[in-house]
Amino acid sequence: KESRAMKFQRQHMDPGGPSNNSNYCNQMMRRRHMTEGRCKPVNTFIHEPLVDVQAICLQGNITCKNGQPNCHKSSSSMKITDCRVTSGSKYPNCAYRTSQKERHIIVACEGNPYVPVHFDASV
Ligand SMILES: Nc1ncnc2c1ncn2[C@@H]1O[C@H](C(=O)NS(=O)(=O)C[C@H]2[C@@H](O)[C@H](n3ccc(=O)[nH]c3=O)O[C@@H]2CO)[C@@H](O)[C@H]1O
Repeated sequence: KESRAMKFQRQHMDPGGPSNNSNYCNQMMRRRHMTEGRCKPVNTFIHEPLVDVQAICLQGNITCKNGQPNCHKSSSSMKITDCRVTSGSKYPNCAYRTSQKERHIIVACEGNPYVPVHFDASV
């Protein structure tokens, strides 16, 4: 069974990116298995080293969207790509808009080791 930490990495980590092509999200959402059963509506890929994203968990606690207190915000902005399903997208042909951004990101951390398990938002 995939751990929550590994699921976070599968869904959100792409240190090698960003690639400036408009098909990035169409390709990556499939490759990382987020178009099975349904087209995941929104997903962010983070183009920073894993150790830098794991270090976010060492930042001060802030409240997550779901009210839990185990979220943390990156101290610096990070290179990300937001993937958002398009209005014309029809499962199983999931179609995405690719948007490259630089934002502070907010993740939820859990476990021992205390690592990212959920992408909460970018600001
Ligand atoms: N505090 C917590 N502590 C620990 N765990 C927590 C906590 N909170 C939730 N989980 C868990 O995480 C799991 C999960 O998949 N949550 S999810 O909201 O659906 C993820 C969102 C995110 O993937 C994506 N999104 C969204 C915005 C954006 O900019 N970029 C972007 O990528 O959209 C998704 C839906 O919004 C679930 O098991 C839940 O129980």
